[in-house]
Amino acid sequence: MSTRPRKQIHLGAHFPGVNNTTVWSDPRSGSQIDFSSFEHLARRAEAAKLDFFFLAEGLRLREHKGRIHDLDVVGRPDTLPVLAALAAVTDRLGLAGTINTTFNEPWELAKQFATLDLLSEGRAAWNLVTSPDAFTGANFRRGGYLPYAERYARAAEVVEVARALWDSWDDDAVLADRITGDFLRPGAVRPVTHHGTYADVVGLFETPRGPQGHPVLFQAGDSADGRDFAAATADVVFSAHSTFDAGRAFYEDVKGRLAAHGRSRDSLKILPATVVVLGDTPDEAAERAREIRLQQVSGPTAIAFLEQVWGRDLEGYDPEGPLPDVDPDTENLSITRGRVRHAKDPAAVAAAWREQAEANGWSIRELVIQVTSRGGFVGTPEQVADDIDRHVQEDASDGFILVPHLTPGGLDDVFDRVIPLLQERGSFRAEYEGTTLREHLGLARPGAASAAEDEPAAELVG
Ligand SMILES: Cc1cc2nc3c(=O)[nH]c(=O)nc-3n(C[C@H](O)[C@H](O)[C@H](O)COP(=O)(O)O)c2cc1C
Repeated sequence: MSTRPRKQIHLGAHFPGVNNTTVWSDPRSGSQIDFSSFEHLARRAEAAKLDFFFLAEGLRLREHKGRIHDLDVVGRPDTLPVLAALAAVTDRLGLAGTINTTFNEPWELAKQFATLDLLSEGRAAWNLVTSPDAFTGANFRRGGYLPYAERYARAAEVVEVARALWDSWDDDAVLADRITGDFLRPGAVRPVTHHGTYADVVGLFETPRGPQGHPVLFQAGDSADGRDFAAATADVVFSAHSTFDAGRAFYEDVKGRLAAHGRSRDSLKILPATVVVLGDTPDEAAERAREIRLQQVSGPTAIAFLEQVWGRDLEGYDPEGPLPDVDPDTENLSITRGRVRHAKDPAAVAAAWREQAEANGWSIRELVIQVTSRGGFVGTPEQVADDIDRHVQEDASDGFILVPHLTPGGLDDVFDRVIPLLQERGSFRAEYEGTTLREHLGLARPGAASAAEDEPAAELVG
């Protein structure tokens, strides 16, 4: 038996996204735009003592066969104003926003996140994503200007500059001394000079250091480069590996990369996305999970999904019938744009799926339901609490980002029925102990770069 103390679970509440996990057609589903929806989820998450609220980002509307893909929810407001507004209606909940490092300038990002950290009194987090594709890039003035291989090189430099800017103000820079007339402590705000590959920044930063020093940095991206970037840079990894075995493998892999960067295993938290479906009995939960999957994968959604892999118009096929007998058009990779889900070898994927569907007697829709299922926790509240706790205690994760299928009340039953059980067993806080997100997550606060007296500029050449 291990004598290790019980690990504390960390939980985030993901606002429903613009993909088919979110069931907008359900009569209980509300607006994805109204502030009241964001407020509902944030207030409920805070009442349940969750670590943070989480917003994903998409930079261009998805298109399928040249049209807006509106089988899913379409359109969402900008991340940072939403989080700033939530700062005013919550007190302790962390506020995590996904903002890509490809299409923004480090100066703007550093200023925006420092501001969110100040407004929220230390609750800001930045989920760093890299979106280098030309389709997304076409929305921006410079178009698709970043080769895929450079996405993390740019991300690393953006973070390096942002950190230098945050550290260019000492924590106690503001004196506001009415007697001497000094507003700033001399030398407490230093110029930053950075001449790099992706950023060229020379100047004095105008935003004081936030209560956390640096906002908490999340990373989402699964490649080896992405994992190395996380190990070098991030405080939290948002992963897609929520099943027990995949979770453990990912956990070991990423935590194993930390030592090379001189970091301890505790300094990086791994939080996979997951869904929870509850029932009073295991059978009832399984039945509800099945109903939700059927809502998420309608007939037209199943056909559209297949079209992404086949690269062909499959509209004439019956979603309740067998898989297409035509082979994928391997040349046509742009039938769907703005999604990250393209099969690497469509012919091989199609062959494997046909084989699976035939062996199990699956229709197109059933096949899509099966291949897009990512597990999650389905059961009674007691079973789900047990399972979540087991994943964390046995190092398949440090917690989860809970993804609801309904806007905005999709996590209400988890807050009401599962969180109290986790609290009873001592695995999840019953009250917030700290005030900042770093404190909730058990992360150290970065100290400011020391103000060397006759060294006025923090010089960085990346
Ligand atoms: C769990 C997860 C969530 C992600 N969320 C977003 C997102 O909200 N917005 C976005 O633009 N990219 C998102 N990404 C994409 C990544 O930032 C990245 O661009 C992509 O995974 C390619 O990088 P990789 O090759 O390292 O995986 C997400 C990736 C993962 C694994």
